[in-house]
Amino acid sequence: MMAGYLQDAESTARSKAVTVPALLAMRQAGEKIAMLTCYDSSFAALMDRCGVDVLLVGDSLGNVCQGHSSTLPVTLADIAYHTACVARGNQTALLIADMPFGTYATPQAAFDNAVRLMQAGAQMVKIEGGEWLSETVRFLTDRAIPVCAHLGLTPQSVHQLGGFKVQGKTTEAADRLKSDALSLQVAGASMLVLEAIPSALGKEVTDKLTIPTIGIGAGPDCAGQVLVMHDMLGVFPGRKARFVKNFMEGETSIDAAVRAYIRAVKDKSFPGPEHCF
Ligand SMILES: Nc1nc(=O)c2c([nH]1)NC[C@@H]1CN(c3ccc(C(=O)N[C@@H](CCC(=O)O)C(=O)O)cc3)CN21
Ligand SMILES: CC(C)C(=O)C(=O)O
Ligand SMILES: [Mg+2]
Repeated sequence: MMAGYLQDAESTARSKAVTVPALLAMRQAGEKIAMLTCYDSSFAALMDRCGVDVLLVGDSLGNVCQGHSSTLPVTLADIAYHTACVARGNQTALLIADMPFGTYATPQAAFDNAVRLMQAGAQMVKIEGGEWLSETVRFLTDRAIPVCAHLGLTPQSVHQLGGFKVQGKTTEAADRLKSDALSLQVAGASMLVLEAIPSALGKEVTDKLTIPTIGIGAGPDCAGQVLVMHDMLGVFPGRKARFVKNFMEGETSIDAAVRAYIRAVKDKSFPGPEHCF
């Protein structure tokens, strides 16, 4: 619920909450889905008021809030805390929480941990990985927990990937990613994040699936786009990935920058070729 003192804020708010079926309908209607990461109540209220469709409590909070160089140190308690904060500021955006590294190794562990995030206010959980997660996706969705899958550059696997590198570049890797995506959809995933893959592969995966695909460095043909809030506001001091655009440039408020991001996603002017692989 929204705190009383926030209710007077200028609002162009949606009258209806964004739901899982509504996101599917947006994909079918060809309306691009605008998603941003969010970590606290004030930014949640701002983003929701601006019309962001989906808020993600990303484990990128390990980098942008905690100052770590990877997402591996982030705990379930960290994500549960930030999810509860975001839930209090949000009214109508769909709220997704990342499951941290090591918290979904088995279907039962994934369920127990996802329950904590749903009780903190998440409406969907996100997990990184391919076909090996199919059983987990089925286990969660059978128990009323919507799942977003995440393929391509999966930052929790940084030590296996050997760095934050573009994925799916060889024919074998691209074929593997496409079959992983289909397995996850068949297992019941409601959405799929695609990170740092060639644009052509982003389009192929999107065309192959019926669920919405959300790209971050996956080209302009995904059903939606996501960026880390600190990247799109130009406040993250670390290395800037190719897919990042600073939407504060040319704007004079955070509100205007968030609106510019949503507009650019909806009118398909973001991502441009300079943000793609
Ligand atoms: N602030 C922030 N933004 C993010 O997007 C993000 C995080 N943190 N933390 C977790 C992961 C890490 N991510 C990253 C980090 C670096 C690159 C990067 O520098 N990629 C190179 C690709 C190099 C290649 O060509 O293979 C690039 O040029 O974009 C990509 C994703 C995405 N996630
Ligand atoms: C960048 C998005 C997709 C993410 O997983 C995160 O912010 O943790
Ligand atoms: Mg993440």
